[in-house]
Formats: sequence, C-alpha cells, structure tokens
Amino acid sequence: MFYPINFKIEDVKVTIIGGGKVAYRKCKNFLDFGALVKIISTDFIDEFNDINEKVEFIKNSYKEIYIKDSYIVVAATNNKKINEEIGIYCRNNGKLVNVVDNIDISNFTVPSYVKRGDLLISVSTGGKSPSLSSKIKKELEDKYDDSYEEYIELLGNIRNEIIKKYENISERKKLLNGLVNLSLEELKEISLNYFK
Ligand SMILES: C[C@@]1(CC(=O)O)C2=NC(=C\c3[nH]c(c(CCC(=O)O)c3CC(=O)O)Cc3[nH]c(c(CC(=O)O)c3CCC(=O)O)/C=C3\N/C(=C\2)[C@@H](CCC(=O)O)[C@]3(C)CC(=O)O)/[C@H]1CCC(=O)O
Ligand SMILES: NC(=O)c1ccc[n+]([C@@H]2O[C@H](COP(=O)([O-])OP(=O)(O)OC[C@H]3O[C@@H](n4cnc5c(N)ncnc54)[C@H](O)[C@@H]3O)[C@@H](O)[C@H]2O)c1
Repeated sequence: MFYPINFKIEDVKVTIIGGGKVAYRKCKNFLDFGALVKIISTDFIDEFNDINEKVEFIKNSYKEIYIKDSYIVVAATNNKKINEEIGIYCRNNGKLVNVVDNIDISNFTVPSYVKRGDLLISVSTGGKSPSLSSKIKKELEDKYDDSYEEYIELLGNIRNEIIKKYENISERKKLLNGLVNLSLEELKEISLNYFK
C-alpha cells in the first residue's frame, strides 16, 4: 500500500536514469512541480529537445556516482537488471526511488494527476492499472476545468480573511464550509467586498 503525501520538491534534486518515453513523462511531471532534474542516459528521445526548463543532461550509462547526492531517483531504463540495481542501492541508502518496471522495489510511485493552480487531485491504483488511473484523470479533468485555478485562489484569499476576522472556531468553520458551495462569480463578489 502507498500512503498519499504532498511533497514540497521545489529545488530538490531529482535524478532520472533513462532517456525514453517513460523518463520523459516523469521528467515533465517533476519540472511541473519545480524540482531540479538531472537525467543520465545512453540515449535521449527527441522530445527532450523541447523542454524549456533547466535540466542537466548526462549522456552516459548509469553509474552509482550519478545518484549519490540525489534524494529522489527514478530508474527508467529498459534494462530490468540496471533498474533493479538502482532500486536496491537507493533503498539501502535512504533515498526515495521509483523503479518504473518494478513496483515491489519502488518506495514511491507517480500517480496520475489533475492540477489546477493549487488544487491537486491525484489518482493511484497501487500499480494494478495505470490505464485506469489515466482514464479517471481524464474524467476529473472535465469536471474540474481550468476555472478551478481562480476558484481555489479566491477560496484561499477569503479563507485567510475569515481566519483573521473570526476568532470563534465553530463560527469560522461554518463560514469556511459554506464557501465551497458558492460559484466562482459569487466568490468574486465576496472577494471584492473583503478587499475593497
Ligand atoms: C499514472 C502514470 C503516471 C506517470 O507515469 O506519469 C503511471 N503510468 C502511466 C501510464 C501507463 N503506464 C503503462 C501504460 C500501458 C498500459 C497499462 O499497463 O495499463 C500506461 C497507459 C498509457 O501509456 O496509456 C505501463 C506500465 N506502468 C507501469 C509498468 C511496470 C509494471 O507494471 O511493473 C508498466 C509496463 C507494463 C508492461 O510490462 O507492459 C508501472 C507504473 N505506472 C505508474 C504510473 C505507477 C502506478 C500508477 C498506479 O498506481 O495507477 C507504476 C507502478 C510505477 C510508476 O511509474 O510510478 C501514467 C498515466 C499518466 C496519465 O495519463 O496521467
Ligand atoms: N512506469 C510506467 O509508467 C511505464 C510505462 C511503460 C513502460 N514501462 C517500463 O519502463 C521501461 C522504460 O520504458 P521506455 O518506453 O521509456 O523505454 P525506452 O526504450 O524508450 O527507453 C529506455 C531508455 O533507457 C536508456 N538506457 C538503457 N540502458 C541504460 C543504462 N545502462 N544507463 C543509462 N541509460 C540506459 C536508453 O538509452 C533509453 O533512453 C520499459 O522497459 C517498461 O518496462 C513503465
């Protein structure tokens, strides 16, 4: 079983071994959340050329030295034995490791997710069906569209004002619980009143 946590990885060093489709997808995800990514691979697919963020590319085969200073490691080569070796080294050295072809060695996996500003909805099937995770994600993308980015921002701002203004915890809670039943337009109205 995997436990869900929200991990602050801004400026945390992440090393990915492998330069294929799976490594590319993981790389994009980590960059989305502000990590410092280094990639070691004997070859890289062309998609890597279109990455705008800063990534350190090392064209070489895997060596232990490359992951010594990384707290988070993804083993994403197409060589099962190398992936396993990376996984075991990381487990023995207190690192977080995602072995893309071996859930038993992995001590974390990457879920599907929908991100709308600070709203983050993630889906995992414990490795039983990545396809189902992806399908559920697509359903959630329709339900929680782009407008939620502004919605969550307004909720956060108004919540801060309510916390400042109301000391009584049960009154506070009632107000905060009620906010989520309002539409984006209604929140905008309230926000104008709070911040005028
Ligand atoms: C969610 C997502 C995140 C991401 O990678 O970004 C993700 N896999 C995605 C897609 C996907 N992966 C695969 C297919 C082909 C169809 C299929 O297999 O269903 C598709 C679908 C497609 O490509 O359409 C093949 C596959 N996946 C794994 C193995 C190895 C194995 O099972 O041992 C194999 C090869 C099996 C074989 O040998 O054929 C393993 C893992 N894949 C996970 C995550 C973790 C568990 C997540 C969970 O608990 O659900 C876990 C355990 C480890 C990890 O990678 O963290 C991303 C969806 C992105 C999105 O759309 O949002
Ligand atoms: N977790 C997932 O979501 C998922 C999805 C599909 C497949 N997989 C598994 O992930 C593996 C990788 O998939 P892919 O489509 O990215 O494969 P791929 O063949 O496109 O890429 C493999 C990469 O590993 C590199 N590589 C191989 N040996 C290396 C070494 N010793 N050192 C450094 N780099 C090395 C290659 O240069 C290549 O860039 C597959 O074998 C499959 O089992 C996982």
